[in-house]
Amino acid sequence: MAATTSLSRSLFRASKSLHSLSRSCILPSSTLRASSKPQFQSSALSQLGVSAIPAQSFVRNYVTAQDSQPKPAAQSASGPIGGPGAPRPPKDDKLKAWPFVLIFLTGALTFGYVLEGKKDKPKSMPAVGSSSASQGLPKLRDDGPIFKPEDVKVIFVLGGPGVGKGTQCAKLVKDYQFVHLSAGDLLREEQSRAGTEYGELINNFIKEGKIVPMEVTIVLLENAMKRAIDSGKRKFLIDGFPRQMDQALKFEEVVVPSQFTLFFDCDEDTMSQRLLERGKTSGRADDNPESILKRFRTFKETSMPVVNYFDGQKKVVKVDGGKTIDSVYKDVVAHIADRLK
Ligand SMILES: Nc1ncnc2c1ncn2[C@@H]1O[C@H](COP(=O)(O)OP(=O)(O)OP(=O)(O)O)[C@@H](O)[C@H]1O
Ligand SMILES: O=c1ccn([C@@H]2O[C@H](COP(=O)(O)O)[C@@H](O)[C@H]2O)c(=O)[nH]1
Repeated sequence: MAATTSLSRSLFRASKSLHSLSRSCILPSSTLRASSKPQFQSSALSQLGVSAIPAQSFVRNYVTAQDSQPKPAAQSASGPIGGPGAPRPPKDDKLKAWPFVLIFLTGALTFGYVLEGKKDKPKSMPAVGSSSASQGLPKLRDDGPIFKPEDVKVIFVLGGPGVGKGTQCAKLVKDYQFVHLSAGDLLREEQSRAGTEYGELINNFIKEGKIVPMEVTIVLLENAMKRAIDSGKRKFLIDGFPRQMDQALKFEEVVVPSQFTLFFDCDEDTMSQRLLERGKTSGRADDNPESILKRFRTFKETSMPVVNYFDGQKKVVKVDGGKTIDSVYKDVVAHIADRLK
């Protein structure tokens, strides 16, 4: 709806511009050449996805074409032309021409607009920080998953804050050559990337233990997956994601359905101790008692429904995360060995 409104606004402005051009086209060519301003309003053009340059060159071509035409009688310097007996063009000839100019320009603009739309449009979602993502959140595609589950394997790794997801993923990467993508790490990286427009937003959500809007996280994940796939990888551990139902549904809809979810279970006291210990050196804005409480709450209220949802599809492998690092890992391998190849 908003896009339609903005397009109609652009068309209205462009038609105004066209109107003024068509008026200018019936001015003597010297008037056009003398003008330092393009005869199109470039803002209207850019909104249509057409730069001012083609418009200017159109004007230039039009002027050149005008110059190469036989001079109308009234403008010629020589001969009796223009004299009383000279043939005169009908008075309203120029006025008759402008609807054709208008039709031609509208066609050219529409063609340019379509071309422009196709030229640079990525087949995937826009990169976070790209100009196409500059208004609000990145827009997610809605044309089905970009990867096939036969080609790209995704295991979601979930569990409470500090349960040991990252620690276990690192071990699986070493032994089974997974690509480990931590949604939290990708968000922190984006937050500190120079020029990002999402830094403040991400920072606020993380500090409050809340879930960053899925548009940002899914784009970051998809971009990271594409980079890995380009270098020949196809097995992914997606750690700390999906944390909310909308993320789970959307990721499977537009990126790829997951194979299963590895879920680490543990009591809050144990997780809290681990996080406070980690907080002594991690430098993380959320490894403090206040944020930890908020993260626990978000986990129970928002992330557990995701685990339950996949459990309902018999796609959850649950492992006790309260044991030592090595015992947990042994359990992981025992539970999913047949699926790790
Ligand atoms: N089984 C374990 N026993 C004791 N300490 C552990 C165990 N697993 C991980 N840790 C330690 O607990 C801390 C948190 O672990 P880790 O970063 O892997 O958790 P996480 O689930 O990825 O956390 P977050 O959700 O906050 O990213 C780390 O300091 C890690 O070394
Ligand atoms: O999908 C996600 C994953 C994470 N977040 C935010 O990041 C922090 C930290 O995540 P860790 O996995 O513990 O590194 C988390 O509390 C959320 O605020 C997110 O929004 N979406």
